[in-house]
Amino acid sequence: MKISVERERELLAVVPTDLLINGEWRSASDGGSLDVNDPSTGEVLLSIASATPEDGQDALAAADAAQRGWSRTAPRERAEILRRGFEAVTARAADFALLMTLEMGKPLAEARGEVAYGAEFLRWFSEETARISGRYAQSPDGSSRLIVMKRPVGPCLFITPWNFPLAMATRKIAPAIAAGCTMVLKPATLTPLTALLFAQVMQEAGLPAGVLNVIPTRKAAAVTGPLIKDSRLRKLSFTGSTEVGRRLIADAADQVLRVSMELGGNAPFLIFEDADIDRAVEGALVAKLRNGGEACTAANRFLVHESVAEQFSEKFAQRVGTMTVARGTEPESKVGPLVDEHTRSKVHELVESALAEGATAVVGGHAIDGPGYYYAPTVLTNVPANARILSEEIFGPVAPITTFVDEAEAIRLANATEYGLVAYAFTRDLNRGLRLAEELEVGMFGLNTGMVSNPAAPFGGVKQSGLGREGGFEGIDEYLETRYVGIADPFTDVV
Ligand SMILES: NC(=O)c1ccc[n+]([C@@H]2O[C@H](COP(=O)([O-])OP(=O)(O)OC[C@H]3O[C@@H](n4cnc5c(N)ncnc54)[C@H](O)[C@@H]3O)[C@@H](O)[C@H]2O)c1
Ligand SMILES: O=CCCC(=O)O
Repeated sequence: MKISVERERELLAVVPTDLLINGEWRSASDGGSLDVNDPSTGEVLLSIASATPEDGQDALAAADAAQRGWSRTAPRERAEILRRGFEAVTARAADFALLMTLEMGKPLAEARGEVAYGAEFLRWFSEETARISGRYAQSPDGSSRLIVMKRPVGPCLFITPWNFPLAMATRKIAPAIAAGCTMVLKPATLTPLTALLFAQVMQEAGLPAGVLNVIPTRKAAAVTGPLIKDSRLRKLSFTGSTEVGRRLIADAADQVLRVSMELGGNAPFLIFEDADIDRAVEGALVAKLRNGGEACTAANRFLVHESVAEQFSEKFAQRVGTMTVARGTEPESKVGPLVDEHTRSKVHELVESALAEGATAVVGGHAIDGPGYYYAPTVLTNVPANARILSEEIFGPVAPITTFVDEAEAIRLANATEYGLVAYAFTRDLNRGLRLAEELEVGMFGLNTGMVSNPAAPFGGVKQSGLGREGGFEGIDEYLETRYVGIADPFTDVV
């Protein structure tokens, strides 16, 4: 159904535009503001408060003050808040989806998918809350007893990206709430509206003041830098580019801060000679065009066995060429605009450099004229193995295809990157699939599927794609410290 302009205005009118600090909505201490743009036009959607370093300090002070009381709440109490949060986000799915489409550009159908994905972290971790546990043991020589317990890490700083404005926040906030941690969230400068609406929903779901503080800002480094060096902070969890993550890890070293890093990727998508090519095409469309290619998990390189390369390229390019590019609110939209001009120029620069290196654009290969940051879905064939586009994260709807001759070469090419987030492979040979699962240097592997993201699974990378895992049973451990208590043998006084 087409979304009316009135509906967009009505929604924007109810989105909070202030900072959330210690349970109160307030303007920036210097009255400063941040403009949020519509990527389909480049025009301003809404102006919101832009936090100053002083506001950042207030937010951390609030998180620190709330930490002790929050850590003492019963797990069931935290679980119920998360569960109410899940229900409230689900009930307002249409609002969250439209808001993400407006501020980030993705088609509404995809935005709805993100609402379900993002909300599921709340449900998953509401269920995990009651399962935090430890152990009691007798030491091997019988001279003492050991209690191992899990304690909340303490106040956390979360810095999130623009590409999944809801899910990248809930993937951190839900396990932190479950574990009993308080937090300061700095959402992406380009897409802070979803985070503000989410914070309001969590407040209504009963999250106490100070547990979640939200400080969008134009001055990310100036606001978060001092927090990372502040001894009240106990954990930094960042999702974003490897370049920024690397800098934040260095900053976090000063106080040996616990860090989780969900960084960039350069996912290989392998298609073997025994693959079901039609299924591989379906998987490739998801792996490449989900979120318009603006996903850390996006297939960045298609490595295809030389005997099926032509067949795959033809079928894939035919499908890519039929994708409707339109504003995300249009019912027919399959690919929305890129988030800003900077992102679009970088995508085009990589395409141009591939063409100069000998690649052929079978479809696309150009920006789309007119308002907004649209880029034509593109398939490039004959891409040389050393092309720049195969080594850098594209973050747009562009699929470079290159070939390999055998499994050993496929693995060598797939691993020839400093990234290690995810890889995909299509093959009918289960043993080959298992060999790939063991040999590929990645945190996640999709076998005969173009999608691995799942709140019940541990998401994360190796090499320069990051540290730590989000989601799954593992996700809550990022917010828990292990504490050991040694106790003297309780039988020493027994006669
Ligand atoms: N591995 C994952 O789970 C995952 C998920 C989503 C996105 N990503 C990665 O994120 C990148 C795209 O997102 P992006 O463009 O928002 O990334 P980015 O690194 O530019 O920004 C991420 C966040 O960091 C903030 N930031 C930027 N510079 C900062 C600084 N000096 N100090 C403090 N904060 C700073 C931004 O305002 C934003 O909130 C891609 O590389 C993508 O692969 C990774
Ligand atoms: O952009 C990276 C995150 C994508 C996801 O969680 O599926």
